[in-house]
Amino acid sequence: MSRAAERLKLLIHHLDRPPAALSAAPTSGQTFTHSHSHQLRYTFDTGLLTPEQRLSYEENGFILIKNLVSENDIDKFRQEFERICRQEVKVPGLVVMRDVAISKSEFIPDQKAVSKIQDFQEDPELFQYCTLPQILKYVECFTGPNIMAMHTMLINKPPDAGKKTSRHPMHQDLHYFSFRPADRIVCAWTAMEKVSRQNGCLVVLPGTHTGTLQEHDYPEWEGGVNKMYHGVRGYNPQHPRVHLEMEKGDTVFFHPLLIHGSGMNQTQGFRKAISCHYASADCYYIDVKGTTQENIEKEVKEIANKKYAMGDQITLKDTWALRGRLVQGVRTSL
Ligand SMILES: CCCCCCCCCCCCCCCCC(=O)SCCNC(=O)CCNC(=O)[C@H](O)C(C)(C)COP(=O)(O)OP(=O)(O)OC[C@H]1O[C@@H](n2cnc3c(N)ncnc32)[C@H](O)[C@@H]1OP(=O)(O)O
Ligand SMILES: Nc1ncnc2c1ncn2[C@@H]1O[C@H](COP(=O)(O)OP(=O)(O)OP(=O)(O)O)[C@@H](O)[C@H]1O
Ligand SMILES: O=C(O)CCC(=O)C(=O)O
Ligand SMILES: [Fe+2]
Ligand SMILES: [Mg+2]
Repeated sequence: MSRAAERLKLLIHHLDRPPAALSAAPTSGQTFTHSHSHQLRYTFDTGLLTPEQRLSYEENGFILIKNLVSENDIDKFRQEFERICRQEVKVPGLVVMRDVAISKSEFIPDQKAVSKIQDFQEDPELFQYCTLPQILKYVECFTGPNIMAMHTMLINKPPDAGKKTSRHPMHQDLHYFSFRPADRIVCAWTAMEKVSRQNGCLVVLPGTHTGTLQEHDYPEWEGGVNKMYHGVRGYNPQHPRVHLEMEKGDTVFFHPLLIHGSGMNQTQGFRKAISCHYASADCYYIDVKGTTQENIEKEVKEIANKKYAMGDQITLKDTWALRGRLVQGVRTSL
């Protein structure tokens, strides 16, 4: 068993005991009642998750499901990604990112230049990932029945060029989102091949989803940081970390407040993963003016402007409303 799997087993075992909040000493004058149902704020009972799985997500903010996506589907996604890199297909709205360490080098029309593609909602082949029934069944446990696919990515983490720029700093995805409530948002992230500590697997801080949205900014990394790779300012480095080592097809679902990142890719291969952020269509947009999210709104506006000449009127909210796609139920609000 891998170290990550052992750690997960320990965590699940730990959940046999009441969650920390329940075992805390009652404050003076209060009677302490033991109520499990009252405790489940992050998940719905659709008959899919076992009580252990629900408790695990409630307490840790993520759940790993092994072998959820077939090899055949993943191979199709990989082939489409390669076609996009070779510029054989053109996808409207797609954002292509190259690692900052190689962005100034000569253009190579190959996957070697591409570290991430975002917003593939107009690519029918890749968007199939977001509509896979076995994924949506899990998503529904967190969002409820009306489901929007809000953000799509295929991450092709390159071999580190020697400057550690292949790392993704510790962050909360909610920093990028201008819709709420956070508890009705979930990310599905599927390994397209074996991901390990060597090639830069996800690293999560279990339980941090119960906190609030932290201030994010560029980390002070000597070798440079990729565009928009903001990190949590001053998270507790002592907090226990879990490395999510996964096999091809394994899928992790995680809460948008869960602090996570990924380590550097110390192999010669490109570590691939595909992901989608889902939200309940019943969520509502917020104005991020005057919040810690102003800095990311500014950057997204600049990119949207450059890409679509949108003018200054565009807000973070508009960029999300344009990209979101209904995948189940009714488009009620988003
Ligand atoms: C309908 C509106 C849509 C608007 C789209 C907005 C984008 C979406 C953002 C939403 C984020 C949600 C994410 C949630 C999950 C968390 C994350 O994933 S965080 C990290 C996300 N990263 C990004 O979103 C980066 C998006 N990438 C880009 O926008 C582009 O790839 C780019 C970095 C702007 C570069 O694109 P492009 O302009 O086509 O590239 P060049 O012409 O080659 O370079 C221009 C300029 O930029 C420098 N550069 C290139 N790559 C990088 C890089 N990785 N990091 C930093 N800088 C980079 C390059 O060197 C050039 O610089 P110069 O000084 O002008 O020469
Ligand atoms: N100086 C830093 N500031 C913020 N985040 C960091 C820093 N260094 C690493 N990280 C982040 O911490 C996480 C783990 O990084 P790291 O590369 O150290 O892990 P690892 O290689 O998986 O672990 P180890 O080196 O212990 O085997 C990643 O998300 C990475 O981006
Ligand atoms: O695949 C990875 O390295 C993690 C990326 C990530 O967390 C993100 O883009 O939000
Ligand atoms: Fe993330
Ligand atoms: Mg390391």
